[in-house]
Formats: sequence, C-alpha cells, structure tokens
Amino acid sequence: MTSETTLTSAVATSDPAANPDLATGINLQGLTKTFSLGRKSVQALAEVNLGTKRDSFISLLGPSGCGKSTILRIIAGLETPSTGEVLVNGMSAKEIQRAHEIGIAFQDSALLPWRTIEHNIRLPLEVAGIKADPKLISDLIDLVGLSGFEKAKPAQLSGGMRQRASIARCLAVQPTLMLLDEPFGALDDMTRQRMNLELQRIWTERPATTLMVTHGISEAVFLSDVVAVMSPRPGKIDQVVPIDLPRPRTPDLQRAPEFHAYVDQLSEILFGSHGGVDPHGEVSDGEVDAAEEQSA
Ligand SMILES: Nc1ncnc2c1ncn2[C@@H]1O[C@H](COP(=O)(O)OP(=O)(O)OP(=O)(O)O)[C@@H](O)[C@H]1O
Repeated sequence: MTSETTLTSAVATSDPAANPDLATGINLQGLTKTFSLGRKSVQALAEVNLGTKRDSFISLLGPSGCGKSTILRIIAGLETPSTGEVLVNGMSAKEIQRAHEIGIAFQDSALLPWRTIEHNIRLPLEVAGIKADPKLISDLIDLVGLSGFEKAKPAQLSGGMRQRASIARCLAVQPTLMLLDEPFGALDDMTRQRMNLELQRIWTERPATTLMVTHGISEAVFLSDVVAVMSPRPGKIDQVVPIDLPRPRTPDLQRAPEFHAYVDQLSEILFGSHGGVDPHGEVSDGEVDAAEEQSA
C-alpha cells in the first residue's frame, strides 16, 4: 500500500513538517504513545504525523485498538504523548485548554442526570468560570433543535436528543477545536443519519478545527474534508484521503456513484480488495490487530 504524503486538494498532509501551510489546524509531529499496564507495556501509537488546515473536518478511521481515541485524547490534553509534538490552531494542548476553546463529545452523551438540559449545556462555562449568556444558551438549544426541552432532564429525552444536547454542550465554549469520539456510535441507523445532517449544518454555521473518531466509513465520507486511515496497533497514519464532494452534502449524495467510490476506496485501504465491511459501512471489530503486547 502506498502512503500518500501531500493531498492534491490541499486540506491535510501526513508530513506536516514539510507542509506547515497544511498544518494550521491540527499539527501532530512524531507522536508516539506507550501505556504501562502493570509489568507490561502497550505501544498504542508508533509514530503519528498529521496536519490539517484550520477549520477543516478530519475523520480518523482504523481497526479497533489502533489508537484513534488515544490521538484524540492527546490532542485534548487528557493524555500526554510519550514523544512528539501537538499543536492545534497554532497553540499547544495546554494553551488551548487554558483558553477554554475545546469542545468534546463522546459516544456516551455523559449528561449529568440531575441537571436539566439547559443546565447541562451551561456546565462547561461554569467549569471555566465564564458567565453564561442566556441568549447564547438559548441559541445553542435552538441550533440543535431542542427548543421546548430546556427544563427536561436527560432521562426524559431520546438517545438522539441526548446526543444533540451533548453537541450543544460541546459548543457552549464556542470552541475553535471540536473533538468528537464516535459521537453517534450508540444510535440507530436512522437517527445517526439525521444526526450527521445536523452535525454538518452546525459545523457549517460554526466552523471549528474538527477531528472525529468513527467506525463508520459512510459517516466519515459524508462529514469530512479529509479522512485519515490508520494502520493496526501500534497505530500510524496509513493514508490521508481528501473527500472532494460539494457542500452542503445532502442525503441524496449518499446514493451517488462518487460517494460510493470514496466508500470503496476507504474500504480497500482498510481491508484490501476482499472487503470486510458490513452493509452499513462499519469497520468491524473482527479486524482487530493481533499484535502482542510487549513485555516491559
Ligand atoms: N489508559 C490506558 N492504559 C493502557 N492501555 C491503554 C489505555 N488507553 C488505551 N490503551 C490501549 O491503547 C491501544 C489503543 O487504544 P484506543 O482506545 O486509542 O484505540 P481505538 O482505535 O480508539 O479503539 P476502538 O476503535 O476500539 O475504540 C489499545 O490497545 C488500548 O488497550
């Protein structure tokens, strides 16, 4: 498999050192991560080099355990890399954290059950010690289509509505960096498709440098400017594939041949010509790398 270095449509690069103009958003250089597990160690990331342009949307695809979430957590400042450097929008992870410019959403909406939707969405501002502007909060509730549910508790909402609340919470700090870890992974197909449309709309209205971890190949093609495919653990960027499809992307686009061509191309990179994708374009867990943990 050949490794593409610089993209034709110039949105991202797997050699940010040589292409700094393609690394004004996410800029990862020489990133490695080894976890200690008792007397053993697990090398999660081999050497990750990746750059994206500011305000672009990149998805990370790869077999289970290849280190996608580890990259996201390092960018968020929740893990420290063993070696390497991370810059986002020209700032270190610490600086961007201090500036309260990161919005994160996970698969589990992680809303506080005793707080109303409105109060959950305000939470990051409270944590940051920023006074919540009531108009900002009501605009966000509107943006994610939850008007009328301000006073509801999370248990009174559907799974899709809870994820929408979690996206609104992620936007409360008006982030310049959005990190999404399988945000719709727990939702049924129909809801997930609707959420993808909404996420695209929200991201278009409020652009931010965005990285999404997903197992959904179609979802990655639908939402992204570029998709980075990782190799099995210890993970590194195998290929970066620019998604040159017009925006706004509509549900019809998912039936278009050019859309399917991207899905096929990414499946081929992930699994080779014999496929291995389920009918929904999910990367299957059966493809988990068999690499053994190394003894420390
Ligand atoms: N805190 C930790 N301590 C020890 N090992 C860890 C830790 N976090 C992750 N790992 C290991 O690092 C590797 C990469 O994990 P990571 O969660 O980043 O993979 P992933 O690609 O996001 O997986 P999935 O697609 O299954 O969610 C795995 O082998 C995992 O067991």
